[in-house]
Amino acid sequence: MFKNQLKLTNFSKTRLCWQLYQASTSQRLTQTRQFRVAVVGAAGGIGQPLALLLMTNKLVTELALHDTETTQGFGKDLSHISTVCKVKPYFGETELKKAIDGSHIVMITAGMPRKPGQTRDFLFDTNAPIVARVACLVAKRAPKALVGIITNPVNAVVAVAAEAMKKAGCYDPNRLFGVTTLDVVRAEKFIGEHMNIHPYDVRIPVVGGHAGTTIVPIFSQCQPPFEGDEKCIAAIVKRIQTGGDEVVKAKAGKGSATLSMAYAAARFTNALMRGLKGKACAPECAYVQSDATDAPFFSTPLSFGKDGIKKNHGLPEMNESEKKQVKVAVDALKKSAAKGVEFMKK
Ligand SMILES: NC(=O)c1ccc[n+]([C@@H]2O[C@H](COP(=O)([O-])OP(=O)(O)OC[C@H]3O[C@@H](n4cnc5c(N)ncnc54)[C@H](O)[C@@H]3O)[C@@H](O)[C@H]2O)c1
Ligand SMILES: O=C(O)C[C@H](O)C(=O)O
Repeated sequence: MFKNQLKLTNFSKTRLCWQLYQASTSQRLTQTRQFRVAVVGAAGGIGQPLALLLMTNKLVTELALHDTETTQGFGKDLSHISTVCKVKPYFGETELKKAIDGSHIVMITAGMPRKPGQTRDFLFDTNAPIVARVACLVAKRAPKALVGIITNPVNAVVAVAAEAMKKAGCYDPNRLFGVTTLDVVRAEKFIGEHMNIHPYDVRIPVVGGHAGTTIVPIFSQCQPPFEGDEKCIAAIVKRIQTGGDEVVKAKAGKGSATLSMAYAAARFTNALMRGLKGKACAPECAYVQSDATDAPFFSTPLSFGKDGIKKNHGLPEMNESEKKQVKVAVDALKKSAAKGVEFMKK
Protein backbone atom coordinates (compact mmCIF):
# COMPACT_ATOMS: atom_id res chain seq x y z
CA MET A 1 0.00 0.00 0.00
CA PHE A 2 2.72 2.42 1.10
CA LYS A 3 4.85 1.36 -1.85
CA ASN A 4 1.97 2.10 -4.21
CA GLN A 5 1.47 5.55 -2.69
CA LEU A 6 5.16 6.25 -3.09
CA LYS A 7 4.97 5.13 -6.73
CA LEU A 8 1.97 7.39 -7.32
CA THR A 9 3.76 10.29 -5.69
CA ASN A 10 6.82 9.78 -7.84
CA PHE A 11 4.62 9.47 -10.91
CA SER A 12 2.83 12.72 -10.01
CA LYS A 13 6.14 14.44 -9.45
CA THR A 14 7.38 13.28 -12.82
CA ARG A 15 4.17 14.44 -14.45
CA LEU A 16 4.37 17.82 -12.74
CA CYS A 17 7.98 18.24 -13.89
CA TRP A 18 6.96 17.30 -17.44
CA GLN A 19 4.07 19.81 -17.35
CA LEU A 20 6.34 22.54 -16.01
CA TYR A 21 8.92 21.70 -18.67
CA GLN A 22 6.30 21.86 -21.40
CA ALA A 23 4.88 25.14 -20.08
CA SER A 24 8.34 26.70 -19.96
CA THR A 25 9.18 25.37 -23.42
CA SER A 26 6.00 26.70 -25.01
CA GLN A 27 6.57 30.01 -23.23
CA ARG A 28 10.09 30.10 -24.62
CA LEU A 29 8.74 29.26 -28.04
CA THR A 30 6.18 32.06 -28.00
CA GLN A 31 8.75 34.51 -26.70
CA THR A 32 11.25 33.79 -29.48
CA ARG A 33 10.11 34.27 -33.05
CA GLN A 34 9.09 31.00 -34.63
CA PHE A 35 7.48 30.31 -37.95
CA ARG A 36 4.27 29.53 -39.75
CA VAL A 37 4.99 27.33 -42.75
CA ALA A 38 2.35 26.62 -45.41
CA VAL A 39 2.57 23.50 -47.55
CA VAL A 40 0.45 23.79 -50.71
CA GLY A 41 -0.19 20.33 -52.18
CA ALA A 42 0.02 18.97 -48.64
CA ALA A 43 -2.14 15.88 -49.16
CA GLY A 44 0.19 14.51 -51.83
CA GLY A 45 3.08 12.09 -51.86
CA ILE A 46 5.63 14.77 -50.90
CA GLY A 47 3.26 16.98 -48.91
CA GLN A 48 2.40 14.46 -46.21
CA PRO A 49 5.91 13.32 -45.23
CA LEU A 50 7.12 16.93 -45.55
CA ALA A 51 4.41 17.99 -43.09
CA LEU A 52 5.49 15.22 -40.73
CA LEU A 53 9.14 16.30 -40.86
CA LEU A 54 8.22 19.96 -40.36
CA MET A 55 6.09 19.00 -37.33
CA THR A 56 9.24 17.76 -35.65
CA ASN A 57 11.19 20.97 -36.35
CA LYS A 58 11.16 23.26 -33.30
CA LEU A 59 11.32 26.32 -35.53
CA VAL A 60 7.88 25.53 -36.96
CA THR A 61 5.11 26.59 -34.58
CA GLU A 62 2.27 26.58 -37.09
CA LEU A 63 1.80 24.35 -40.09
CA ALA A 64 -0.81 25.34 -42.68
CA LEU A 65 -1.75 22.37 -44.85
CA HIS A 66 -3.54 23.15 -48.09
CA ASP A 67 -4.67 20.92 -50.93
CA THR A 68 -7.51 20.54 -53.40
CA GLU A 69 -8.06 17.17 -51.70
CA THR A 70 -9.13 17.21 -48.08
CA THR A 71 -6.37 17.69 -45.51
CA GLN A 72 -8.70 17.16 -42.48
CA GLY A 73 -7.84 13.52 -41.84
CA PHE A 74 -4.07 13.57 -41.99
CA GLY A 75 -4.06 17.05 -40.44
CA LYS A 76 -5.93 15.64 -37.43
CA ASP A 77 -3.53 12.68 -37.36
CA LEU A 78 -0.50 15.02 -37.33
CA SER A 79 -2.09 17.23 -34.67
CA HIS A 80 -1.76 14.41 -32.12
CA ILE A 81 2.05 14.43 -32.32
CA SER A 82 3.47 15.79 -29.08
CA THR A 83 5.29 18.82 -30.42
CA VAL A 84 4.28 22.47 -29.90
CA CYS A 85 3.42 22.87 -33.59
CA LYS A 86 -0.22 23.73 -34.36
CA VAL A 87 -1.75 22.14 -37.46
CA LYS A 88 -4.21 24.11 -39.58
CA PRO A 89 -5.87 22.15 -42.42
CA TYR A 90 -7.27 24.02 -45.44
CA PHE A 91 -9.17 22.65 -48.41
CA GLY A 92 -9.92 23.79 -51.94
CA GLU A 93 -9.42 26.95 -53.97
CA THR A 94 -11.40 29.19 -51.62
CA GLU A 95 -9.25 28.35 -48.59
CA LEU A 96 -5.88 28.88 -50.28
CA LYS A 97 -5.87 32.52 -49.19
CA LYS A 98 -6.38 31.53 -45.55
CA ALA A 99 -3.57 28.99 -45.81
CA ILE A 100 -1.15 31.58 -47.16
CA ASP A 101 -2.14 34.46 -44.87
CA GLY A 102 0.49 35.08 -42.20
CA SER A 103 2.90 32.44 -43.49
CA HIS A 104 6.62 33.10 -43.27
CA ILE A 105 7.39 30.31 -45.73
CA VAL A 106 5.24 28.74 -48.45
CA MET A 107 6.41 25.42 -49.87
CA ILE A 108 4.62 24.50 -53.11
CA THR A 109 4.35 20.80 -53.94
CA ALA A 110 0.99 21.11 -55.71
CA GLY A 111 0.80 19.51 -59.12
CA MET A 112 1.23 16.32 -61.09
CA PRO A 113 4.25 14.02 -60.80
CA ARG A 114 5.51 12.28 -63.93
CA LYS A 115 5.05 8.72 -65.13
CA PRO A 116 7.63 6.42 -66.75
CA GLY A 117 8.56 7.68 -70.21
CA GLN A 118 7.56 11.30 -69.45
CA THR A 119 10.00 14.18 -69.05
CA ARG A 120 9.53 16.75 -66.29
CA ASP A 121 8.79 19.26 -69.05
CA PHE A 122 5.74 17.16 -70.01
CA LEU A 123 4.14 18.40 -66.73
CA PHE A 124 4.41 22.07 -67.68
CA ASP A 125 0.91 22.54 -69.14
CA THR A 126 -0.74 21.03 -66.06
CA ASN A 127 1.51 22.48 -63.37
CA ALA A 128 2.34 25.98 -64.65
CA PRO A 129 -1.19 27.36 -64.03
CA ILE A 130 -1.20 25.87 -60.50
CA VAL A 131 2.13 27.50 -59.64
CA ALA A 132 1.03 30.80 -61.22
CA ARG A 133 -2.12 30.90 -59.10
CA VAL A 134 -0.33 30.12 -55.83
CA ALA A 135 2.52 32.56 -56.55
CA CYS A 136 0.05 35.32 -57.39
CA LEU A 137 -1.81 34.79 -54.12
CA VAL A 138 1.43 34.72 -52.11
CA ALA A 139 2.44 38.04 -53.68
CA LYS A 140 -0.90 39.54 -52.68
CA ARG A 141 -1.46 37.97 -49.25
CA ALA A 142 2.03 37.29 -47.85
CA PRO A 143 4.46 39.47 -49.80
CA LYS A 144 7.27 38.91 -47.29
CA ALA A 145 6.99 35.11 -47.39
CA LEU A 146 9.83 32.99 -48.71
CA VAL A 147 8.55 30.68 -51.44
CA GLY A 148 10.03 27.28 -52.25
CA ILE A 149 8.85 25.66 -55.47
CA ILE A 150 9.10 21.88 -55.58
CA THR A 151 6.56 21.39 -58.39
CA ASN A 152 8.06 20.29 -61.71
CA PRO A 153 9.32 21.31 -64.15
CA VAL A 154 11.26 23.50 -61.69
CA ASN A 155 13.43 24.91 -64.51
CA ALA A 156 10.40 26.58 -66.10
CA VAL A 157 7.81 27.07 -63.36
CA VAL A 158 10.08 29.25 -61.23
CA ALA A 159 10.01 31.76 -64.11
CA VAL A 160 6.22 31.38 -64.19
CA ALA A 161 6.06 32.20 -60.48
CA ALA A 162 8.36 35.22 -60.89
CA GLU A 163 6.19 36.60 -63.71
CA ALA A 164 2.98 35.93 -61.76
CA MET A 165 4.39 37.81 -58.78
CA LYS A 166 5.51 40.71 -60.98
CA LYS A 167 1.98 40.89 -62.42
CA ALA A 168 0.58 40.92 -58.90
CA GLY A 169 2.90 43.87 -58.16
CA CYS A 170 5.15 42.19 -55.65
CA TYR A 171 8.18 40.19 -56.77
CA ASP A 172 11.33 39.96 -54.67
CA PRO A 173 13.98 37.72 -56.32
CA ASN A 174 15.57 37.16 -52.91
CA ARG A 175 12.45 35.35 -51.72
CA LEU A 176 11.72 32.94 -54.59
CA PHE A 177 13.47 29.54 -54.77
CA GLY A 178 13.27 26.50 -57.02
CA VAL A 179 14.06 23.62 -54.67
CA THR A 180 17.00 21.61 -56.05
CA THR A 181 18.14 20.19 -52.70
CA LEU A 182 17.27 16.65 -53.79
CA ASP A 183 20.09 16.77 -56.35
CA VAL A 184 22.51 17.71 -53.56
CA VAL A 185 21.11 15.01 -51.28
CA ARG A 186 21.57 12.42 -54.05
CA ALA A 187 25.10 13.64 -54.74
CA GLU A 188 26.00 13.35 -51.04
CA LYS A 189 24.50 9.87 -50.84
CA PHE A 190 26.09 8.43 -53.99
CA ILE A 191 29.50 9.97 -53.25
CA GLY A 192 29.31 8.80 -49.62
CA GLU A 193 28.58 5.25 -50.81
CA HIS A 194 31.42 5.35 -53.32
CA MET A 195 33.99 6.71 -50.84
CA ASN A 196 32.65 4.62 -47.97
CA ILE A 197 32.07 7.69 -45.77
CA HIS A 198 28.98 9.10 -44.09
CA PRO A 199 26.91 11.20 -46.57
CA TYR A 200 26.66 13.91 -43.82
CA ASP A 201 30.39 14.42 -44.23
CA VAL A 202 30.17 15.06 -47.98
CA ARG A 203 29.81 18.66 -49.20
CA ILE A 204 29.42 19.28 -52.91
CA PRO A 205 27.83 22.17 -54.83
CA VAL A 206 25.31 21.05 -57.46
CA VAL A 207 24.66 23.98 -59.79
CA GLY A 208 22.40 24.66 -62.78
CA GLY A 209 18.83 23.45 -62.77
CA HIS A 210 16.74 20.41 -61.95
CA ALA A 211 16.47 18.15 -65.02
CA GLY A 212 18.96 15.88 -66.79
CA THR A 213 22.10 17.64 -67.99
CA THR A 214 21.07 20.94 -66.37
CA ILE A 215 22.05 19.26 -63.07
CA VAL A 216 25.80 19.89 -62.72
CA PRO A 217 27.57 18.48 -59.63
CA ILE A 218 30.94 20.20 -59.19
CA PHE A 219 33.14 17.25 -58.24
CA SER A 220 36.32 19.34 -58.30
CA GLN A 221 34.96 21.18 -55.21
CA CYS A 222 33.83 18.06 -53.36
CA GLN A 223 34.82 17.93 -49.69
CA PRO A 224 36.52 15.68 -48.76
CA PRO A 225 38.22 15.60 -52.19
CA PHE A 226 36.61 12.98 -54.41
CA GLU A 227 38.57 9.78 -54.82
CA GLY A 228 38.04 8.30 -58.27
CA ASP A 229 39.01 8.75 -61.92
CA GLU A 230 37.17 10.61 -64.70
CA LYS A 231 35.22 7.49 -65.67
CA CYS A 232 34.01 7.06 -62.14
CA ILE A 233 33.02 10.76 -61.87
CA ALA A 234 31.12 10.52 -65.16
CA ALA A 235 29.17 7.49 -63.88
CA ILE A 236 28.16 9.22 -60.63
CA VAL A 237 27.29 12.48 -62.43
CA LYS A 238 25.01 10.45 -64.71
CA ARG A 239 23.38 8.76 -61.72
CA ILE A 240 22.73 12.11 -60.01
CA GLN A 241 21.29 13.52 -63.24
CA THR A 242 19.00 10.53 -63.70
CA GLY A 243 18.18 9.93 -60.02
CA GLY A 244 14.59 11.07 -60.63
CA ASP A 245 14.18 8.63 -63.54
CA GLU A 246 15.53 5.82 -61.35
CA VAL A 247 12.72 6.40 -58.83
CA VAL A 248 10.01 6.96 -61.46
CA LYS A 249 10.96 3.65 -63.08
CA ALA A 250 11.03 1.78 -59.75
CA LYS A 251 7.60 3.19 -58.79
CA ALA A 252 6.27 1.89 -62.14
CA GLY A 253 3.53 4.44 -62.75
CA LYS A 254 2.83 5.25 -59.08
CA GLY A 255 4.55 8.64 -59.05
CA SER A 256 8.05 9.97 -58.53
CA ALA A 257 10.35 10.62 -55.58
CA THR A 258 8.35 11.59 -52.50
CA LEU A 259 10.17 10.55 -49.31
CA SER A 260 13.65 11.63 -50.40
CA MET A 261 12.10 14.84 -51.69
CA ALA A 262 10.30 15.46 -48.41
CA TYR A 263 13.63 14.97 -46.61
CA ALA A 264 15.33 17.41 -49.01
CA ALA A 265 12.53 19.99 -48.71
CA ALA A 266 12.55 19.77 -44.91
CA ARG A 267 16.32 20.40 -44.95
CA PHE A 268 15.88 23.37 -47.28
CA THR A 269 13.01 24.81 -45.20
CA ASN A 270 15.16 24.48 -42.10
CA ALA A 271 17.96 26.44 -43.80
CA LEU A 272 15.49 29.20 -44.74
CA MET A 273 14.16 29.37 -41.17
CA ARG A 274 17.66 29.51 -39.71
CA GLY A 275 18.32 32.42 -42.05
CA LEU A 276 15.13 34.16 -40.90
CA LYS A 277 16.31 33.76 -37.32
CA GLY A 278 19.78 35.07 -38.15
CA LYS A 279 21.40 31.74 -37.32
CA ALA A 280 24.36 30.35 -39.19
CA CYS A 281 23.79 27.51 -41.63
CA ALA A 282 25.94 25.91 -44.31
CA PRO A 283 25.08 27.30 -47.76
CA GLU A 284 22.40 25.40 -49.71
CA CYS A 285 22.01 25.39 -53.49
CA ALA A 286 18.72 26.59 -54.97
CA TYR A 287 17.44 27.72 -58.37
CA VAL A 288 17.03 31.50 -58.12
CA GLN A 289 17.13 34.63 -60.24
CA SER A 290 20.81 35.01 -60.91
CA ASP A 291 23.50 36.81 -62.86
CA ALA A 292 26.03 34.01 -62.35
CA THR A 293 25.54 32.96 -65.99
CA ASP A 294 23.49 34.05 -69.03
CA ALA A 295 20.52 32.04 -67.79
CA PRO A 296 18.03 34.22 -65.87
CA PHE A 297 17.61 31.55 -63.18
CA PHE A 298 20.44 29.33 -62.01
CA SER A 299 21.19 27.24 -58.96
CA THR A 300 24.32 28.10 -56.97
CA PRO A 301 25.19 27.92 -53.24
CA LEU A 302 23.28 30.51 -51.19
CA SER A 303 23.38 31.82 -47.64
CA PHE A 304 20.11 32.95 -46.11
CA GLY A 305 19.12 35.86 -43.88
CA LYS A 306 16.00 37.60 -42.62
CA ASP A 307 15.03 38.72 -46.15
CA GLY A 308 15.73 35.45 -47.94
CA ILE A 309 18.97 35.32 -49.93
CA LYS A 310 21.72 37.01 -47.93
CA LYS A 311 24.53 36.04 -50.24
CA ASN A 312 24.64 34.25 -53.57
CA HIS A 313 28.05 32.59 -53.59
CA GLY A 314 27.91 32.27 -57.38
CA LEU A 315 29.66 29.66 -59.45
CA PRO A 316 32.38 27.77 -57.64
CA GLU A 317 35.78 27.26 -59.25
CA MET A 318 35.44 24.62 -61.96
CA ASN A 319 37.65 22.48 -64.18
CA GLU A 320 37.32 22.49 -67.98
CA SER A 321 34.90 19.56 -68.08
CA GLU A 322 32.61 21.22 -65.51
CA LYS A 323 32.70 24.52 -67.43
CA LYS A 324 31.51 22.66 -70.52
CA GLN A 325 28.68 21.04 -68.55
CA VAL A 326 27.61 24.44 -67.21
CA LYS A 327 27.51 25.81 -70.75
CA VAL A 328 25.17 22.99 -71.82
CA ALA A 329 23.00 23.68 -68.76
CA VAL A 330 22.85 27.43 -69.42
CA ASP A 331 21.62 26.93 -73.00
CA ALA A 332 18.82 24.63 -71.82
CA LEU A 333 17.90 26.82 -68.84
CA LYS A 334 17.56 29.94 -70.98
CA LYS A 335 14.92 28.08 -73.03
CA SER A 336 13.09 26.83 -69.93
CA ALA A 337 12.91 30.30 -68.41
CA ALA A 338 11.70 31.75 -71.74
CA LYS A 339 8.95 29.14 -71.81
CA GLY A 340 7.80 30.25 -68.36
CA VAL A 341 7.81 33.93 -69.33
CA GLU A 342 5.95 33.16 -72.59
CA PHE A 343 3.29 31.22 -70.69
CA MET A 344 2.57 34.22 -68.45
CA LYS A 345 2.28 36.56 -71.46
CA LYS A 346 -0.66 34.48 -72.67
N1 LIG B 1 11.90 19.64 -57.08
C1 LIG B 1 12.13 18.34 -56.96
O1 LIG B 1 13.28 17.91 -56.75
C2 LIG B 1 10.98 17.36 -57.03
C3 LIG B 1 11.15 16.06 -56.52
C4 LIG B 1 10.06 15.20 -56.57
C5 LIG B 1 8.84 15.62 -57.10
N2 LIG B 1 8.72 16.89 -57.57
C6 LIG B 1 7.45 17.39 -58.12
O2 LIG B 1 6.58 17.72 -57.03
C7 LIG B 1 5.22 17.67 -57.48
C8 LIG B 1 4.36 16.90 -56.50
O3 LIG B 1 4.75 15.56 -56.45
P1 LIG B 1 3.95 14.49 -55.55
O4 LIG B 1 4.63 13.20 -55.72
O5 LIG B 1 3.74 15.04 -54.18
O6 LIG B 1 2.55 14.45 -56.33
P2 LIG B 1 1.12 14.01 -55.76
O7 LIG B 1 0.22 13.85 -56.93
O8 LIG B 1 1.28 12.87 -54.84
O9 LIG B 1 0.68 15.27 -54.90
C9 LIG B 1 0.36 16.49 -55.46
C10 LIG B 1 -0.73 17.12 -54.64
O10 LIG B 1 -1.02 18.40 -55.19
C11 LIG B 1 -2.42 18.59 -55.03
N3 LIG B 1 -2.86 19.67 -55.92
C12 LIG B 1 -3.07 19.64 -57.24
N4 LIG B 1 -3.48 20.85 -57.67
C13 LIG B 1 -3.53 21.64 -56.59
C14 LIG B 1 -3.86 23.00 -56.37
N5 LIG B 1 -4.28 23.78 -57.37
N6 LIG B 1 -3.80 23.49 -55.12
C15 LIG B 1 -3.40 22.71 -54.09
N7 LIG B 1 -3.07 21.42 -54.22
C16 LIG B 1 -3.14 20.90 -55.45
C17 LIG B 1 -3.03 17.24 -55.36
O11 LIG B 1 -4.36 17.14 -54.86
C18 LIG B 1 -2.05 16.32 -54.66
O12 LIG B 1 -2.45 16.05 -53.33
C19 LIG B 1 5.29 17.07 -58.89
O13 LIG B 1 5.19 18.08 -59.85
C20 LIG B 1 6.65 16.41 -58.94
O14 LIG B 1 7.14 16.30 -60.24
C21 LIG B 1 9.77 17.75 -57.55
O1 LIG C 1 12.01 12.87 -61.41
C1 LIG C 1 10.97 13.45 -61.11
O2 LIG C 1 10.03 13.60 -61.90
C2 LIG C 1 10.80 13.94 -59.71
C3 LIG C 1 11.93 14.77 -59.23
O3 LIG C 1 12.20 15.85 -60.05
C4 LIG C 1 13.18 13.97 -58.95
O4 LIG C 1 14.27 14.40 -59.30
O5 LIG C 1 13.07 12.90 -58.34
